[in-house]
Amino acid sequence: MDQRIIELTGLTKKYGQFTAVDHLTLSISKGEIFGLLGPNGAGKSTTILMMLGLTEPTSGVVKVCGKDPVRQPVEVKRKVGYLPDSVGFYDDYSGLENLIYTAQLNGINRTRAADLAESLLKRVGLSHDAHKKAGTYSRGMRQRLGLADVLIKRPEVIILDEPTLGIDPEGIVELLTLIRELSKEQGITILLSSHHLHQVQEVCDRIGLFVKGKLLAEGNITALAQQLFSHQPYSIEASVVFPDSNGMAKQKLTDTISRIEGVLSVELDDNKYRIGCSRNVAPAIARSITAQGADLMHLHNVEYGLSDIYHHYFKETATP
Ligand SMILES: Nc1ncnc2c1ncn2[C@@H]1O[C@H](COP(=O)(O)OP(=O)(O)OP(=O)(O)O)[C@@H](O)[C@H]1O
Repeated sequence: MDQRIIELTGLTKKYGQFTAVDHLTLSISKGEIFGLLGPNGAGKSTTILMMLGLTEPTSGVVKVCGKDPVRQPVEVKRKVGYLPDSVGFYDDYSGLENLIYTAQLNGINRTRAADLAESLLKRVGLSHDAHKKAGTYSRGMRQRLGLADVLIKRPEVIILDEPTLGIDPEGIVELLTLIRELSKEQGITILLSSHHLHQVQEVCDRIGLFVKGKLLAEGNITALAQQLFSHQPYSIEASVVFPDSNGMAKQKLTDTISRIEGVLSVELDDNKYRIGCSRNVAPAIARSITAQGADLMHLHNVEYGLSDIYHHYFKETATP
């Protein structure tokens, strides 16, 4: 049965006149890995702070594991593990000692804490570094220790805010794989906030695209693309070669294609036209190209996908 673990209804946060999160309604099911995706300043961290009970919503309702983080902050903290972009540890303590300390804070006795800490260090691939001081750990190692630190209290939900920030590409793949395995093995619900579209796509079951405080669309990448580009459901790509290549001819063809009924947008990248349309106008596009004396090398309908979402919403703010 679908068990909703996180439920946000009309959630809004205002800072003075500025609305950081605007009527966000979203539910996440048990065991799901949900990616909260959005460019800088979209309101992702503010949403997380409200889920953790660290800032109060201006209006709307947050429920995490059936609890209200504002009224029942202790209950929520018990069930939710939070991994920020940079985790604080006691740098003079070893990785193992840090974990034992956290376990004891969560009411676990020393012997059990040591056993648990050792098995978690093994799980996150830090067994060999267990006795090294946390202060000597690399960023990737600190994030893995952070994950073990979160897991030691056996959370039902883990919230990760930009967990891969500053980690090298290999470390990112390792960390994301680990997160996915943990979720699937233990049925933990994961909310991962990021502005790295490609990383989120790799690990998440479902994604919500958040821009300027609003949830624009949700679903997997295909569903997301369909929702975001529903106003221009057809995308046609045409590779064109001009016999006497000059900028004027390219611009003239762009203008001609733009005037075709049903064409909503035309983008030119080198010799490739990307044309957004309300219906399939491929024959008319082909005629325009040849009528202008250009060679049509290739013409096909393309499905909207990751690169379109990336191009429209993330180009200026994210690194793929
Ligand atoms: N305490 C605050 N006072 C005023 N404005 C704030 C405060 N906290 C956040 N904001 C504003 O709210 C908006 C959303 O910020 P938030 O940190 O939630 O975005 P984000 O999606 O997490 O961005 P990033 O990816 O850069 O971390 C931003 O415009 C930010 O400047």
